[in-house]
Amino acid sequence: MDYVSTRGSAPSLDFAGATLAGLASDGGLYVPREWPSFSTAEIAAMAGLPYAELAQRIMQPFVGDSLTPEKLLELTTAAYGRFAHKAVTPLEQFDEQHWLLELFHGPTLAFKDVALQLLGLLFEEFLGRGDQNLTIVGATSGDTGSAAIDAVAGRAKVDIFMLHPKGRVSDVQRRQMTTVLAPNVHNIAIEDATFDDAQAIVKRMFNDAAMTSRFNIGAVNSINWARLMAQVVYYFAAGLQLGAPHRPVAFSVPTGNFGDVFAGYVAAKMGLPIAKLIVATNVNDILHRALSTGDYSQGTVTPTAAPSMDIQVSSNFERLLFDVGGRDGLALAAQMHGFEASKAMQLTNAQREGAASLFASRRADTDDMSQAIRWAWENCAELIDPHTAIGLHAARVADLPRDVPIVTLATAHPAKFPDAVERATGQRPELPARVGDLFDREERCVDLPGDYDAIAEYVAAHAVPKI
Ligand SMILES: Cc1ncc(COP(=O)(O)O)c(C=O)c1O
Ligand SMILES: N[C@@H](CCOP(=O)(O)O)C(=O)O
Repeated sequence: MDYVSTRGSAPSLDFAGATLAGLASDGGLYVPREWPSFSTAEIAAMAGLPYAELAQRIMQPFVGDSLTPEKLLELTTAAYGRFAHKAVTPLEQFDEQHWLLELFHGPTLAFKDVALQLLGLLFEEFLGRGDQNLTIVGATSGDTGSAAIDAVAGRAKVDIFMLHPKGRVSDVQRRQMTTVLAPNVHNIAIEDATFDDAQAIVKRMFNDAAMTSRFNIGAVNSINWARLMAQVVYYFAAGLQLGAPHRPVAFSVPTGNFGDVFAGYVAAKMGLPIAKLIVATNVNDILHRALSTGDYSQGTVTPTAAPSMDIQVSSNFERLLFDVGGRDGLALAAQMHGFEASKAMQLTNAQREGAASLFASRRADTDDMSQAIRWAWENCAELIDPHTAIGLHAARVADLPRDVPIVTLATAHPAKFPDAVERATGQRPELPARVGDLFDREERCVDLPGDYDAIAEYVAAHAVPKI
């Protein structure tokens, strides 16, 4: 399998190359040249497989010759062996139509662990084959940061610089990053910034020759294809439990950077029957506007109780626009450059129509979110986090036939956002024992202004140059 850039001019790479490269050199995102697909019989034969084996089967076509099936299975077994639930991503029934896919049983309590536990091992495997090291530069609105840090802390040949918008992540999220004191971990809180600012700085660094000539810059954000690939697996896991491939299932996905829901799109391309992918946003609703009216224009980011989704530039939307718009990389590059310059863009008819067949979208405000948390508590005795609640709200107002099961992706553990959960239910969720004494640990983090040069200078001063 080889990978091409959504902007049409970067060299194509194999899976190992795309994993280490992160962002393509033309500013685009890597996608597989074509979608592998499974027959109905092949999908049916996956029912009941342990998660690590299912993951190997689903991912092998993407990995190609970069890893043998035995090696990939060894890595998935190690990655998912760290999860606190045997099923890895268990499915809970809410009522006749609604299900919750719990993606927060990993070490840092959010869905990011599903991909990042594997990505840490992939880095180690691929870097071990040569003599390069990797300088990971990432942006986080809270969850990617802790999951990536957990996955690479203390590993040889890797340094990680994680940028978060100062004051815009929850206390639990911040401490999950800043209390990891391994020498290869560097936390940077950016003053007066949003996640979008942090993400723009990261992308700029990938295309800054002064940095890329000295350092192998790598990505842990969902711009890295390997992140999305690993997330495809749980769509299959849930679908198979609910009757796939013989019965279509819908998914409601709390969305910010469009990575998680794009993984659902990939699952559909691979043959999983998906009735609808519901894109659930908070009031930072660029994706809801784009999908419902074609208007992809960057609004101001409003801080919400679901801070991980306070995003107004959704990286992975570019992957969808590329695929549904006819895979014309040069045309998309022009469209994306226009967006970067003007902060606004209209989807083409082909892009709108291509997206409309599978995607629907809903926007939830603070009241919708709180009501969904309360509904889950009062009707199902489940505490759910604000991001999951936005997905659940969207699922409950989606206009789908009663016989289509709707799976809401539960993307974070409620204890990551205890204040919002307590406000809605009067119950304060407790941190699971596996995160230990988080509030007693020492923190380490530097504050920097939201200025590209200051951050590049800091990275350059602390990173290990290319070997
Ligand atoms: C808890 C949580 N839910 C939902 C999302 C949105 O996922 P995505 O950015 O893949 O759309 C994020 C962050 O990305 C998150 O951390
Ligand atoms: N919500 C994310 C934002 C980064 O998204 P990513 O999926 O591209 O890494 C976070 O928690 O950091």
